[in-house]
Amino acid sequence: MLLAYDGSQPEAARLSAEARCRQRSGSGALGEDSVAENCSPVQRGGFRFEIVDVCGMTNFARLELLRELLPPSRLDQDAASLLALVAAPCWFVTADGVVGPLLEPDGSPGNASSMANLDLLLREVSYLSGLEQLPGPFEAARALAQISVDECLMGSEGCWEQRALATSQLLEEYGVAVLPGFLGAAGAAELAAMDFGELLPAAGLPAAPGAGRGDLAALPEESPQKLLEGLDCLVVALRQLPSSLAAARLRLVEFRTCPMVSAYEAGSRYTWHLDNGKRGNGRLLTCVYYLNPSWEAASGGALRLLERSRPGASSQNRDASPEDLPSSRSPPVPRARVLAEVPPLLDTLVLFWSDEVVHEVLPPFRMTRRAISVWYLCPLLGTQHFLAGTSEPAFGRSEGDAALTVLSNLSESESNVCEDAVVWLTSAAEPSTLSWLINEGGLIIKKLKIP
Ligand SMILES: O=C(O)CCC(=O)C(=O)O
Ligand SMILES: [Fe+2]
Repeated sequence: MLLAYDGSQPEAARLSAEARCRQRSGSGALGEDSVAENCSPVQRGGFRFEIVDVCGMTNFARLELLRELLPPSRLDQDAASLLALVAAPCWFVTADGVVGPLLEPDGSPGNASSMANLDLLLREVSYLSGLEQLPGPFEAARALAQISVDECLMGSEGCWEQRALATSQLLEEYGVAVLPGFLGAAGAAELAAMDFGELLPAAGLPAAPGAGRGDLAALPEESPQKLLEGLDCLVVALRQLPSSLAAARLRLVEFRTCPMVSAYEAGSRYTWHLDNGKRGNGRLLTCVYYLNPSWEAASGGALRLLERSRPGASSQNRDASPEDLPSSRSPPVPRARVLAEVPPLLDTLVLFWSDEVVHEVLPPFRMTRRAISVWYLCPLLGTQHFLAGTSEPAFGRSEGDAALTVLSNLSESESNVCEDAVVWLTSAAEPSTLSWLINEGGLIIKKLKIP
């Protein structure tokens, strides 16, 4: 979420944090309960900002205060972000006028007396200061249309090849593809009605990525079979496309993660991150399928996707991973541009490259936002999910067959760069098939001297 001055109130934007604190607590112009209780100017990592505790203020008074801090254009345009900000008990306000919610490291709303979250706050401030947003609802709709597979292609039966072609073009151009109406009404209704059992704070799940997430999640006992079948069909069709970058990247994919169900309650969010920033957990292709009937833009909760940095450009979105937090001496994160914001509407599938596309989940307003996420795994991108036991074979294969297929498709140089994965795959493959591999000259097996 970003609510920033657009320059139309330069005199207000230039007020120092202290001056604004003094002004606000001194004047009481907004009435008794509208005076922010606690403002503490903070200087860190080249940023100066103040923390504003609005906990004791009514929503109306918070809105009044925002009206003071933000230009009218932002107040009109970004209703969902505004409402989520109103709901947060603490804000940060930078000297140049960026206003955002203060969060704890787990993504939950922060409180002004806790300084433990200063690094997260600093990261958030740098990110928000460098973020170039879509200018308005019209551009947002156009941006979404640009990265979406045509709904006509999604409607008809048996057209995986055409869908895959469109998906592959979008993945190549943007690193992202949005497929509305992925399963059709019946399949979607079936998934939306599934009971996935108890969900727990996601930060406790094995191999949970990055910090700054406030969702509840689970790896459910009952598998969303319809979705997995659809995803596997799409990935198979992608891999069969001639001279497609997606096909090339998916060549060694035989496993995916166990499906994860997530719920973001009103006000919770997942701050910006890459799903495989360090290329250690094996995730290659992120697939998120939404379960929320009749979701509107005003309900918040969009998946915000950032543009990939162009080769040679100095702005490096991919380096802006939360796993590489800026130290207090490092320069602010360079400008990043919003590619699109996807409302989490039932039956919408979003695909993107896990190691390339920075994204964040914006807080939903009032409603709970549900989704199922699956990541297709490539052994060249890490072993974490294989070792943690949170992977499963794709395409209806057995684990042994899937492992054997990966081993047989690995070139010698590839096997050299993923020895840990080769060890795991070798242990997962059937011993009889391994001796076949040796007999047929399977380089990898010989190289690792596995009997
Ligand atoms: O639910 C979404 O839209 C994305 C969630 C996400 O980014 C993640 O779980 O890594
Ligand atoms: Fe993610």
